Amino acid sequence: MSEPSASAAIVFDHVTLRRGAREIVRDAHFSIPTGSVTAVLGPSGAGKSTLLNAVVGELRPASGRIEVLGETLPRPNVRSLFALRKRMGVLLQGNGLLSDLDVFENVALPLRTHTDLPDEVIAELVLMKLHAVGLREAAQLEPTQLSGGMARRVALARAMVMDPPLMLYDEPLTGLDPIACGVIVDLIRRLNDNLGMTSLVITHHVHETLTIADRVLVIANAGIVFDGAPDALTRSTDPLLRQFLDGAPDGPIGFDYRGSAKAAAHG
Ligand SMILES: Nc1ncnc2c1ncn2[C@@H]1O[C@H](COP(=O)(O)OP(=O)(O)OP(=O)(O)O)[C@@H](O)[C@H]1O
Repeated sequence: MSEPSASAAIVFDHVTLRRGAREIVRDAHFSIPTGSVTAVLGPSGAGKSTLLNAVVGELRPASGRIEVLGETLPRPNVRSLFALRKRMGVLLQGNGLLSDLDVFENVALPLRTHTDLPDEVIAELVLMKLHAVGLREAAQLEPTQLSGGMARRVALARAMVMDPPLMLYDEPLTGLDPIACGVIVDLIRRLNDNLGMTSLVITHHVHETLTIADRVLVIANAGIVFDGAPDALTRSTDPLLRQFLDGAPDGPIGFDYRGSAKAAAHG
């Protein structure tokens, strides 16, 4: 396991996350280096979204310490949490585009909400971000005129229009065909590098994401069961990791819902 480092964008220092009485992730201890693309993988229900909830400050750790962009969570008040949240771009599973606004206005929304920038500066920033995702020419289209892959790219442009140092992706490939998946993973990598961001990609699309990730965390059985480079993961002979990578139905990862994640880990 990598030791948490001071130059990291995200630090989990022996963090345990609970949902009610259920322990979802136990004693997670890792850091996400600034500038990296990190994939968070794991079977359904393992706790990937729960981890994301903790990073954005929606879920307090039951124990341990979380640090995001140099700030310790939980923040002392709502104002400082909002200030931190403005420095994170989040791309959620549903694209969340507003159907009564065109592409341009959807991307402009965070700038109009959070800044007093004049219209011409907003236009420049929006068109720059649409250009970055290859959709400058689509600025005047309505969301209903977009393919699934295009809509995802517009949502991506909107998520990063405030130039966040940290981008968080929750299942960015869900519902996309293989070509659109390739476009999105390529964009995640290129935008991360060109705009100097750090990216955390939560996904169950293992093989597509490994091609662009610097490192991988695998969550299963209520813990971080792998933290390392993608090629070390694909070479692993660990039965639990193999079951996950090969999509095998039988093995150390159960698919039954357990009332207590602790029971799942020891059962
Ligand atoms: N708000 C909540 N309240 C109570 N339990 C929850 C809540 N959200 C998630 N859980 C439980 O926490 C566990 C982890 O869920 P989570 O959504 O983090 O998993 P995941 O790895 O993101 O799954 P998937 O890949 O299917 O989205 C699940 O067993 C789920 O039932």
